[in-house]
Amino acid sequence: MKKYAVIVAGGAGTRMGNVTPKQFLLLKGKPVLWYTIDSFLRAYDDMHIVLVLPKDHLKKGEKIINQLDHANGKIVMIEGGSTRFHSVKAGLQTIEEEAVVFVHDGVRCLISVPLIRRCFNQAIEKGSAIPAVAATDSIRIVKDGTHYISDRQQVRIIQTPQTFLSTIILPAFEQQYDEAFTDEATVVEAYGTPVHLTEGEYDNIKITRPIDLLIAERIIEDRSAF
Ligand SMILES: Nc1ccn([C@@H]2O[C@H](COP(=O)(O)OP(=O)(O)OP(=O)(O)O)[C@@H](O)[C@H]2O)c(=O)n1
Ligand SMILES: C[C@](O)(CO)[C@H](O)COP(=O)(O)O
Repeated sequence: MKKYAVIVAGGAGTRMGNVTPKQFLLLKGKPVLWYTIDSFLRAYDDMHIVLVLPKDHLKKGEKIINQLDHANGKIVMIEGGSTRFHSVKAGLQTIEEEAVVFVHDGVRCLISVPLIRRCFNQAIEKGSAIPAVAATDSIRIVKDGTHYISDRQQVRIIQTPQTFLSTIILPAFEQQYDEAFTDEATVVEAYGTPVHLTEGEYDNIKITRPIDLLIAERIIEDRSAF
């Protein structure tokens, strides 16, 4: 089965508070996005990558691709949209053949090869794979001016790569945008197709705030010590 990874890196990184969008910040001398793309290239030799970037940063993307020594001809770059949904949609519109499609946040740069392969295998078997981990904190719902405890055993934290057969995800993204679409699972479910969770990884963090860069740097150091 063909394999496409739509890596969305079209955001501005407002919560990071840096002029340069977080996907281009350096971790141990390499851009965040370099690590993300490298993992997908290492997962499968026949991986095609659609890299979605902010309009004003296509040059930076090109530079990163040139830093990857096994990227030859496997990556196309396109411009993102005004929301994550629109960036994903732009990426999906480049896919014209049946495939397994991974949609991954460019800023989840600690994604592991085993997780990518687990998502692929489950998508082949069940049609989708949405990585998720159990909550490790107590959870409270804040609503209508009050708050109440929720059973954390019933809570899962959702990650990417959210992985689907193209026949499932492509038609779902033809829907009208809704603010409730925070990820691909919500889009596919709204289209009427149930999605299947798979075990995620606690290391697979999304770089969102400055503290996440420190954590990621430490994990990369630990990994390279082995
Ligand atoms: N219009 C957008 C918005 C987000 N993303 C991407 O979606 C991923 C997850 O989004 P998030 O962490 O929210 O990134 P930003 O939107 O850049 O961050 P912020 O919300 O803090 O501005 C990131 O890789 C981001 O680049 C995108 O491709 N296009
Ligand atoms: C897709 C996602 O990473 C799953 O946890 C998340 O929903 C992205 O949220 P953001 O607000 O765009 O960072």
